[in-house]
Amino acid sequence: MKNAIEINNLEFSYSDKPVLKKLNVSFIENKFSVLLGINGGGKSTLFKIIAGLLKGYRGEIKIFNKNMETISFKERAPLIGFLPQFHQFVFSFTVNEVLLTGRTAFSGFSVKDSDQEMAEEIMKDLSIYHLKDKPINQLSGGEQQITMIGRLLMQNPKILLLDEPTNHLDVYYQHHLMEKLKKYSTQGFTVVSIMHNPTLAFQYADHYYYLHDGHVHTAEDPSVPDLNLLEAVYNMSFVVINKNEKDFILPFGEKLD
Ligand SMILES: Nc1ncnc2c1ncn2[C@@H]1O[C@H](COP(=O)(O)OP(=O)(O)OP(=O)(O)O)[C@@H](O)[C@H]1O
Repeated sequence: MKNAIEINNLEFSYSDKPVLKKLNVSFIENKFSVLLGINGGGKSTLFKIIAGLLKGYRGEIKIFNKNMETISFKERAPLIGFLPQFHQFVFSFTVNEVLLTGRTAFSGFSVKDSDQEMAEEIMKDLSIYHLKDKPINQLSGGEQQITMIGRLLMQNPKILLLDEPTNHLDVYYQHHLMEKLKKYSTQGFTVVSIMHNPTLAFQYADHYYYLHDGHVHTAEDPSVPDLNLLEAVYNMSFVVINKNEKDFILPFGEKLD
């Protein structure tokens, strides 16, 4: 199994506040990996660094075994697509136009027939085709979120780096999207996603990582949910419920100390 992303001894501070402390982690190619952790733990900071949006870190980051510092801006687009936690829409582009902007790194500003065909396929796959001609700033939060994921797929990067992709989505769409992400990881994408819902994460992802106190922790086998780690990270108890021969991990709500 090859590493898509390998991070060694990563350190990062905002002013004098250390957030990432000699952090080590590797995310495996063509897997759906989830990063869990408490609010303010440093997950978005880690993703922004990997996406090349935050400088001033110490340590080593390799993307497909190539040092990130040697990867040019142009080389980055086909490698990493980043979905940030927050979106700002200044222009009232339609959903179709927003998706097409995902190709600008490749096609410039001229739209090819193949780009439009790709956009149509993605809109159908994500069930947003009916929104094709609607301005993005007139969509609901969930519809905007799915549109931005569609834009990322237009970029067609090897790694999808997603900061809370299920944000704003209703429960049906949360499961629908998780199924898609799982599918993408079997179709040549490496999916690495921050999530706040362990129950959902454990139903769909391949590998689990826990950011806690500036470090990323994993079970010896990252595909096995680690209840002890989970409880230590969130400082609360979890229970396992078995239904139809499947385990569901639910937060029990009881504080541990
Ligand atoms: N631009 C910034 N300047 C100063 N401090 C920041 C900045 N961005 C984040 N922080 C701080 O760094 C810490 C980590 O923030 P980060 O957004 O990475 O956490 P997170 O794990 O993604 O949180 P959440 O789950 O709430 O999104 C927090 O204490 C936050 O207040």
